[in-house]
Amino acid sequence: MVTPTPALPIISIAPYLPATYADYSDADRAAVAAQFHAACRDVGFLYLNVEGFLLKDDMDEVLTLGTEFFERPQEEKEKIHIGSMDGARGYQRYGENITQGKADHHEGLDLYAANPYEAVEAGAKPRPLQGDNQYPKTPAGLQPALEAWVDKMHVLGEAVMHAMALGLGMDEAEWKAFWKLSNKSFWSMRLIGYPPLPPNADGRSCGEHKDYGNLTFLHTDSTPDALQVLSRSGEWINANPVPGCVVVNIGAMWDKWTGGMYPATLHRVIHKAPTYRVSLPFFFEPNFDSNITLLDAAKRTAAKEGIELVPEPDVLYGDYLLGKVSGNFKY
Ligand SMILES: N=C(N)NCCCC[C@H](N)C(=O)O
Ligand SMILES: O=C(O)CCC(=O)C(=O)O
Ligand SMILES: [Fe+2]
Repeated sequence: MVTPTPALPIISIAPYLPATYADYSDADRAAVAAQFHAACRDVGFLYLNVEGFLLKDDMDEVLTLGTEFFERPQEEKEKIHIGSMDGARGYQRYGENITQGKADHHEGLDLYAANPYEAVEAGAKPRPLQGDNQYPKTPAGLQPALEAWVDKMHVLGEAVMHAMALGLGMDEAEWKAFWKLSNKSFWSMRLIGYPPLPPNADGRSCGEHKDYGNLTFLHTDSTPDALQVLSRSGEWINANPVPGCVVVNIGAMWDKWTGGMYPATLHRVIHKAPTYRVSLPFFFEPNFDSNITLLDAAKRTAAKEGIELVPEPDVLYGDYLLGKVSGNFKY
């Protein structure tokens, strides 16, 4: 059974955004931080109200341009195939993304922060996550719209990380130190196109998984009943789009930072309606070389709230990501 209506919290981020920060008091920010703490601890998914920060026209335009890209001839899309770069940056065909060993029913364009290594040697094949992003040439407006989106998502990323840090019980000095782990975010972004699942197929548009980093900001078209999230009581809930909001979910790095107090939530996409669905998840991640270790603030808050933490071994974010990306494609 899938619960038909979203039972997820809606949080307004305006008190933490640079353009509106001064309009709010520290008490307002503490209230928002407390909302994040409850949502991350108890639910794992939330809606972020971004009205006034993201304009409806821009939100619509980036998906319209994305749809136009997916409508281009297959051979044109394949000119920027991931196989002609590092195996991760670029276009992937329908069925090439693998989740839990099974092909997903979607096509996509994957983008990442700049190459974290030395430049690719002339004539050499880029290693995974090395090299450059491959942007479509047509429609011409898509690359600038995606680049503008990435800039906006960085502003949102810092604001939400700040609110979550305070919600976890950090003071401003601790937050400043903590921010250094994500201030050169090895971000990632996917433009995903989902044809309807074949009738009577029990396949997955995107199989169940957890996201890899800090936070995901998901913008989708208005298609309902596609994205599902696993509630703490073990039911799949439809996280349907809410106008003026992006869906936020917690990734594996916050799970590690908090010893499981903010668990990364399982989610999946099952899109059966007879329309072509387009989504744009932006993954706000730590720096490539950040070491992720249990936070003191998590230990303090857990002790105060009587929560038992389950610490995990430290990881370097870049190593963790490479481990995931290397298993993601079959082509
Ligand atoms: N960058 C992120 N988080 N991407 C999530 C992709 C999820 C599907 C992927 N095949 C997997 O198995 O993880
Ligand atoms: O398309 C969606 O709604 C979600 C996609 C997703 O979960 C992902 O790419 O990590
Ligand atoms: Fe995801």
